[in-house]
Amino acid sequence: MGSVDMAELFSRVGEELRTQEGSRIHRQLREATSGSGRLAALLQLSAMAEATPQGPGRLDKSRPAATEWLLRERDAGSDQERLALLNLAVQFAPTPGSEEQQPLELRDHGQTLTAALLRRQHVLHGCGRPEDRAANALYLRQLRDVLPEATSKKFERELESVLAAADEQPAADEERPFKLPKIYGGLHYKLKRTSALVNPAYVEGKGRCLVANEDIPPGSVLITDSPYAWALGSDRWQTHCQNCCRRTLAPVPCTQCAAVVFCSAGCRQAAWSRFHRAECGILEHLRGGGLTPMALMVARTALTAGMARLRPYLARCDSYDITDVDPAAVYDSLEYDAVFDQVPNSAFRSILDAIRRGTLAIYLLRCLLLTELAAPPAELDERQQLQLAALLLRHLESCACNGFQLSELVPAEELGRDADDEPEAVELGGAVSATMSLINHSCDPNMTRVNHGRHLIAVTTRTVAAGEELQDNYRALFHEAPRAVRQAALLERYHFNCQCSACRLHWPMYDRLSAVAPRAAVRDLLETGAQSESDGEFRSAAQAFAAAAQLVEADHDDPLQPNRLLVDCQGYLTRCLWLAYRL
Ligand SMILES: C[S@@+](CC[C@H](N)C(=O)[O-])C[C@H]1O[C@@H](n2cnc3c(N)ncnc32)[C@H](O)[C@@H]1O
Repeated sequence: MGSVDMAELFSRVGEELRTQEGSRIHRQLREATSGSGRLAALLQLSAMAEATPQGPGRLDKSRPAATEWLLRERDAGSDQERLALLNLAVQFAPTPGSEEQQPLELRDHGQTLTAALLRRQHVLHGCGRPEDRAANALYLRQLRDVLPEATSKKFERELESVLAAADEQPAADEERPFKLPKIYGGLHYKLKRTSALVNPAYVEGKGRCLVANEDIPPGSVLITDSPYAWALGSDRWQTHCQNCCRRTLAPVPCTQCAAVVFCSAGCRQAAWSRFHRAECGILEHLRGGGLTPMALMVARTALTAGMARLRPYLARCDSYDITDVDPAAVYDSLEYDAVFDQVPNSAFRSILDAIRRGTLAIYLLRCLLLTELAAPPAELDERQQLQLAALLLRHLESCACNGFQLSELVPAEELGRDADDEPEAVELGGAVSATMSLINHSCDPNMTRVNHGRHLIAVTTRTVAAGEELQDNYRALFHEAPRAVRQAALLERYHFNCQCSACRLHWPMYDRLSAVAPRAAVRDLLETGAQSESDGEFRSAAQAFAAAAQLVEADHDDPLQPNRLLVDCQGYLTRCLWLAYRL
């Protein structure tokens, strides 16, 4: 239900640039040295008139639509499908505050939202899902009073245990807290949610980074960051909370639009005041036409900041002047300055990149002008609108080389595979998390990154020596892909030539690494780790694998030449950390 088909629009822009009149604009575009210059060139194209939101910006709730989903549930082939359809019924059912008014207070048997919610509890109960968590929903207590009179006895009995469980639970009208792991080495005094054992630094050719100020053992949690903005892929909007990004078994819909759900009234309120109030009326424009979660993330960055915060940055929209780190500055991912300072690599981008992101920035600007962002008294003149578009362009660029993927582990059987197979990390969306973005890449990383809901956790996977840079992996591990493939991917996506040890010294891939026999103590630790992992004790497993990695490192003659055993230990540790912190 896209209002603008972006793929179509890009090809129209391309066609126009190839015409005689377009070639003048093309030259201006090539010669422009700033984002706003490129946007000014693009705005001369007549195709740019199409980069304008069309049609309704909000997906409206309606009783007939909700009833339709409810009826379709009867023919569903599996519980999974059933729950998805019921989620849609809940989402589309009018809720208090919307035009059709107060459905939970309507006590008639045909009441759609009530029916959908009750049916949902019933299905959850029937398929043995953790319905106590589902029961922990704000509306369940209210449902007790509005049980349809004609509910069957059997259904009522089944519901009894669910309702009893609800009585045991605190009401989920507050945000479910995140159980984030403890940061190793105490908290940094100026890097928020980061360990005191790392400091920001600047390295010529790589930019800013984080450096250890003492030896840090494997398995140490160094950052538990909160993102500034985040977005789910639209295929998750029925199943995951827009605020905490966790799967919700008991969706609490937005009271205004039929597009999104939350897992509690608390999450709904938090998202409403942070970004959803402003975006609710334009979400269909942002979802439409193949816009990625990245575009939504950029829109949410601007909406979260608000015009008062953005205004001083309008004049700086084209400049990136970071050449060092300020030792006195406080660095907080929840502050807009940190997001603004993320490296956009604008100078290294191709003309095609400029056209695509520029067109998108113009479209996003026009969507945002329909929101409270630019409503009086924040009105913007033409020059300021161009600057705001350039700011959005900068964020579209910086998101592409700083944004993080959010994912969740999905049991193999839910993916239609054998129940004994390993769970798989499935992409949910993305997050803008500026402290985490200070970490550079290496094809031989010394840490891994895990998301817990929308939060991002950095944990070491081998010893990070004092003075050593903390290094993540942007999905190019030296033992998994040849150097040329890794370098090409990093250059294309993140605009740098990787200079890590594995690249400089042409380290071989896994099969050609030396295979050293583990000594008895390492063997014991690997066995203990494997046993804990199969018992589901992922944190204990991670501890054992971290200790094994440390012993292997201690046995190692040359720390710059990892062997297969060290690679294996890091691999096991990474997997267990994923399992331990994602749950
Ligand atoms: C997530 S940011 C890392 C922080 C960044 N250095 C800064 O100053 O904000 C990613 C960008 O850092 C730079 N970078 C990261 N790893 C690098 C490496 N191994 N070699 C050179 N540049 C690197 C590239 O510009 C890349 O697009």
